[in-house]
Amino acid sequence: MIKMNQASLQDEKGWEKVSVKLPQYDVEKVVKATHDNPIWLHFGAGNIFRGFVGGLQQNLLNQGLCDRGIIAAETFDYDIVRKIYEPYDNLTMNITLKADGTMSREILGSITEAVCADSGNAASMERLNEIIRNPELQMISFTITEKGYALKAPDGAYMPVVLADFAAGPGKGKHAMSVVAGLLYERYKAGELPLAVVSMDNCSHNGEKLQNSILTIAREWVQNGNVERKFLTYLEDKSRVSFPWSMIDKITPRPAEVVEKALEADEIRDMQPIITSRNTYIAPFVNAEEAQYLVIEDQFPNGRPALEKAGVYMTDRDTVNCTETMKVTTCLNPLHTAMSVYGCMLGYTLISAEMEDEDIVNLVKTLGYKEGLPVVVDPKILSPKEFIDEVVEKRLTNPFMPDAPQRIVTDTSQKVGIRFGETIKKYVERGEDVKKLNALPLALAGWLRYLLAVDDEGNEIEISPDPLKETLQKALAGIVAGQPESCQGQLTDILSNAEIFGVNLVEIGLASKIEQIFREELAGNGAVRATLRKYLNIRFTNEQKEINVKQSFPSY
Ligand SMILES: NC(=O)c1ccc[n+]([C@@H]2O[C@H](COP(=O)([O-])OP(=O)(O)OC[C@H]3O[C@@H](n4cnc5c(N)ncnc54)[C@H](O)[C@@H]3O)[C@@H](O)[C@H]2O)c1
Ligand SMILES: O=P(O)(O)OC[C@@H](O)[C@@H](O)[C@H](O)[C@H](O)CO
Repeated sequence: MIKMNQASLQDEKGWEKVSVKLPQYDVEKVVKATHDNPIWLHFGAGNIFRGFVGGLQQNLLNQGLCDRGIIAAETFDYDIVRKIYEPYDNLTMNITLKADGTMSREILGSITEAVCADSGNAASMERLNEIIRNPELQMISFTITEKGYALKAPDGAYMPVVLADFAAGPGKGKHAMSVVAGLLYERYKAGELPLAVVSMDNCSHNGEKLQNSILTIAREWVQNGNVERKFLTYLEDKSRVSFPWSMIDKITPRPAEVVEKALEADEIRDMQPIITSRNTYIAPFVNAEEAQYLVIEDQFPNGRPALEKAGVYMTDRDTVNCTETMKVTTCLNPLHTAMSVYGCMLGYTLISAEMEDEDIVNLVKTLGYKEGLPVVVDPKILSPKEFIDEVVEKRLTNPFMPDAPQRIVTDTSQKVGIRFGETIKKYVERGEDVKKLNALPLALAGWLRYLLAVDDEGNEIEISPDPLKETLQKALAGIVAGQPESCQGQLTDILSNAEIFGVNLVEIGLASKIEQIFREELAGNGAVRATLRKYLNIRFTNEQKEINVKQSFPSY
């Protein structure tokens, strides 16, 4: 039996026997150097950070192109640090699930420390202050989910926690954005030191979103007399504090039992996943696909690791924006969300299994090739057509990826505006009739139908966590699956909420089609599938794919 920790890294033969690659550098030395002189602090100690971002830094450390690792900070779910980082000396087992069925295993030592950013814990906060004051610190980065940046509730009012943070001032904040604004104030006081503040979350214009939230908090603090106005000048000066935009892509499912069992079979100890009290699905290992893309705006006022040597595209803002728009609004995430809401209703628990269902494949292809591609902006560094081909033909179909629609539908209310709203807006801007769209309204109607928590066989299903779950289910009250007549105008208010959909769907004339689809999906057992078939009566073969796209949307 072997257990992943600092001591067992010495047992090279033991790890070789179970096909686990080890860091090619002196981990203890890197841990100490990073502790004493940090260059990179990351917020959101979850799966994609550990596997993807941690993997990039390990690559640089292995190549001898860097001598320090990354420090993880957690503002939201302290169990991650206590149960998954500390017992394994902050090491991660990174598992790559390849499409040919092979699995590669590597221990990452590049994440060297984990700190709970808990304003109630003086020692942790002092450690974070020490890190942020380090003149050599180059960046703080984030994978805290879309909702981590939001200061307001969907009704447009500031959340109570944010109002409390406005009043409390720096160092006492509870919301992730207030914690970070407080730390930036420390760096300002330490000599207005330069820093890049980099969001790596899946939200459009992620850097701008992060910047707006930090600036809003700082302005409130200035107004309340908590901080001096010059702090705001510091934050607004991009030669000192930059908020680069980024696009991140690597399908990183929740830790899977099949991987746990494979590790157990090789007598690797204590690798069980946990679900924390804050609903993070996490394990000592991270499992993910092989494909990965990271594109970052190259604005780093205090320098940066040579990320391009680890395969990261370092580029200008426009290119990031186009790649991000391509991925998040057209070529990957909309397909993911649409197939997942339908997958949950059609009884699937595996994405690759859904890709054997002709109706779901039709939905995915219509959404991507027919309704998305015609309005996508070509980022040039990646071809949208090739990107979507890879997603549809290689990535979603990988039978060894244990990804579940139930993971992907988490927080859908936070994502529909970006994943579907942006494309709908483009049709509106072009003056095209949005009623000719089928997959986009199907995706939105399907999501509302999913929220009724009844599958296509009439069985109850569990709805994945979502900050608007209760509000939306309340708004849908009275609607009963199997009774189309129970839908009596309840959708109008929801569909006119531009905060959710990115656009007022009633105003642009798409709400009636969504409501019609939704009602048809209420018609009884099997109605969800029948409705999908009705609206997607186009069949794609490889040869037809191009022809269909060109014929239906000549602008493509
Ligand atoms: N998993 C993927 O396939 C993938 C791929 C590309 C991008 N991403 C981006 O990364 C994000 C995280 O994905 P993950 O797989 O690491 O998820 P995860 O569940 O493993 O981790 C989520 C992290 O966000 C933190 N968090 C959650 N809600 C928060 C809040 N309100 N405030 C502050 N922190 C909060 C959690 O504590 C945790 O550290 C996604 O939301 C997405 O934006 C994920
Ligand atoms: O991570 P989320 O919750 O924003 O979205 C769920 C998935 O669509 C997403 O994680 C994808 O797997 C990822 O965007 C692929 O790069």
